[in-house]
Amino acid sequence: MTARAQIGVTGLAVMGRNLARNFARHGYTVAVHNRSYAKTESLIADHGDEGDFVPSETMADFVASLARPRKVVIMVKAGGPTDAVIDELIPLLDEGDIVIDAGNAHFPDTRRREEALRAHGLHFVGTGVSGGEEGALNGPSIMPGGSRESYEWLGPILEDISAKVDGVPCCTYVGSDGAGHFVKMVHNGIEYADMQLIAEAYDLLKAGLGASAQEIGEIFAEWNKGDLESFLIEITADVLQHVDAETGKAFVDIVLDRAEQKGTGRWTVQNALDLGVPITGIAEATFARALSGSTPQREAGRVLPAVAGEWNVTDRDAFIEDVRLALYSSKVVAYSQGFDQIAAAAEEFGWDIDRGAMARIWRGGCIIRARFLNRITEAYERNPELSLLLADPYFTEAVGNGVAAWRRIVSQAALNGVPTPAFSSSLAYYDGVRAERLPANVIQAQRDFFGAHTYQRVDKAGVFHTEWSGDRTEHEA
Ligand SMILES: NC(=O)C1=CN([C@@H]2O[C@H](COP(=O)(O)OP(=O)(O)OC[C@H]3O[C@@H](n4cnc5c(N)ncnc54)[C@H](OP(=O)(O)O)[C@@H]3O)[C@@H](O)[C@H]2O)C=CC1
Ligand SMILES: O=C(CO)[C@H](O)[C@H](O)COP(=O)(O)O
Repeated sequence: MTARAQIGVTGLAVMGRNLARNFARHGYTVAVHNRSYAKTESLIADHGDEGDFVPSETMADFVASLARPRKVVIMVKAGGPTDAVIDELIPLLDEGDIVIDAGNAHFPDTRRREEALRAHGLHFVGTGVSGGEEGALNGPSIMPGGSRESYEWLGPILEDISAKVDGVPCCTYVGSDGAGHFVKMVHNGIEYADMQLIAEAYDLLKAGLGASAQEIGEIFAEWNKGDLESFLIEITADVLQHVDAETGKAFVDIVLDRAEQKGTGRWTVQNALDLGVPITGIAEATFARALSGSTPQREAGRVLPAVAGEWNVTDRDAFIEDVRLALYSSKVVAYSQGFDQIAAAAEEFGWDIDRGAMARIWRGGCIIRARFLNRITEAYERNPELSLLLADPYFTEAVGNGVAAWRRIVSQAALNGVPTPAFSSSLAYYDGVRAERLPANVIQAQRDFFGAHTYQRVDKAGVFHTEWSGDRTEHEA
């Protein structure tokens, strides 16, 4: 076996197969392998003419077909299957070889694997890949972590096959060990928030205007020509206008209202709780999926009284514009919170993550690609240390222009009994973060009362406790 392949892909389901084709179409010689050989055979039978593939039935032959330093992309199910493949690879590799896990791994697993492979003299690159199967084939957004040295070898190839926006690759080095998978996890959390916000906008237009899916699809298609232009708005417009062939009804009207999840949104929220970062939009979006699947509770909840009377919007165009502005503002909050989480994790794990660069590589290829990511990149270019995206002058003005509409929509939704967890929590965050004074003073007083947990004062330095059950004197703790 001649070791001539420049890169290898093991795991040839939808993602791995298309990534391998993408490498081949860019002129790389690609070694391909899958646990069950049938997928390898079908890749070669269907697409072997697209480039130079080197198929192998065994992992040993696959590794032997790769030129040194070997670059092996693992694209299998996250968790145990990824560990199984790594364990099979380790004895076959040599010092300096690079193992790339491009699946949706949980970042603590990536940190653990990176440390273990480093001990064997191997580079381990946990990389986020977004864009689904179409992106994998035609150019995904790629978020590689691991050592900088490995990026010297790998970066040019990954940048080559990534999506390009204005000629700029949607791939850059993110940071050491698990940084790449962390950023992909937050990307998916923002994806959850974005999807929930769009779903709430749909629900509001349906409830407020009695609009059909087709009409709402047309509204979304119109929105996609402005500031809200994004992949998710575009596909939602398409999905809403799709008709079910069997019933002739709008497709969304026959789809069960129970949203599933594979886990990346949940991981994002769990990590935010650990870091103490309020990512309320993402959390509400994740819980909204959970509520949609809470069948016994939803069945029991049907007895709860509904709002009396019909929601009667009088000015259709003004209402649509209000929903658009509320959606835009809520979306900025979701991104602002996601970038806060990235900053907090960078601090916690010692990653040097350039948030502007993350926004730049999300402009194309990925599920959350959107026109306004250009504005986020610019905001972090203006101030790389920006502590609140909402406080960047561009976003302060853009969200400020929509805040009255946002308030109208959230209050009307509440008055008419339409659940808008992501719209409402985003507005509550906006009001919370801009408040001169929050009611946390009352919480601190309560904590000191029942548990002697102490408090600080606004008028002097120090930590204090009041003798609540005694003479109520205060002393420094
Ligand atoms: N689908 C998507 O849109 C996206 C997926 N991802 C991530 O990419 C990765 C691949 O996703 P996808 O292409 O959808 O495929 P799946 O997640 O469905 O995984 C199927 C692949 O995993 C292999 N596999 C499963 N168990 C083992 C094992 N124990 N040992 C070796 N191989 C195993 C299968 O081999 P076999 O054929 O032999 O069963 C097959 O090649 C996942 O981590 C996923 O989370 C990332 C972005 C988008
Ligand atoms: O990573 C992705 C895109 O970026 C996947 O599409 C993701 O798996 C979707 O997540 P979920 O199934 O939880 O909605």
